[in-house]
Amino acid sequence: MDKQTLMEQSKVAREKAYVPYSKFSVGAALLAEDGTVYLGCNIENAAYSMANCAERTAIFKAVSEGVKKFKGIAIVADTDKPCSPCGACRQVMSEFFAPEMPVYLTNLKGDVQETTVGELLPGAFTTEDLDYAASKQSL
Ligand SMILES: O=c1ccn([C@H]2C[C@H](O)[C@@H](CO)O2)c(=O)[nH]1
Ligand SMILES: [Zn+2]
Repeated sequence: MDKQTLMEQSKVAREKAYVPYSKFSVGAALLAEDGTVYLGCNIENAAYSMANCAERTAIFKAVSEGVKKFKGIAIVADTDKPCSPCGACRQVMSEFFAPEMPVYLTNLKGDVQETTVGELLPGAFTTEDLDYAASKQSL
């Protein structure tokens, strides 16, 4: 699948956004290694802080189906510049995406910023940070 199709799929995902509070719809389309596309939208809640972003919805859908290898993700919102993922999503992306995997940030005007999670979150906290403390624990 080419990046143009993935970006179109992110717009399809955006149509499902549940955003009665912010009215800010976001869509994500996550391409798995086997070619399957997982769509995600943001899902808000009356308890505002419970909102789940489009990116994490797509990632959690895939991982909950046993899929953890990905080739790319497209993210879209109606923003002036290509939509920038929040810090929580960058951290979750860094758990599952190779640092150099393409991330296509887009908007409805068709602007595209091609980046990677390595660029979006340099110095991410990873499982390697946990390993050091774990290695010192006695049995
Ligand atoms: O990259 C982003 C940024 C924000 N949101 C959502 C969270 C909330 O529902 C709304 C406004 O912050 O947009 C996303 O889904 N992805
Ligand atoms: Zn987010």
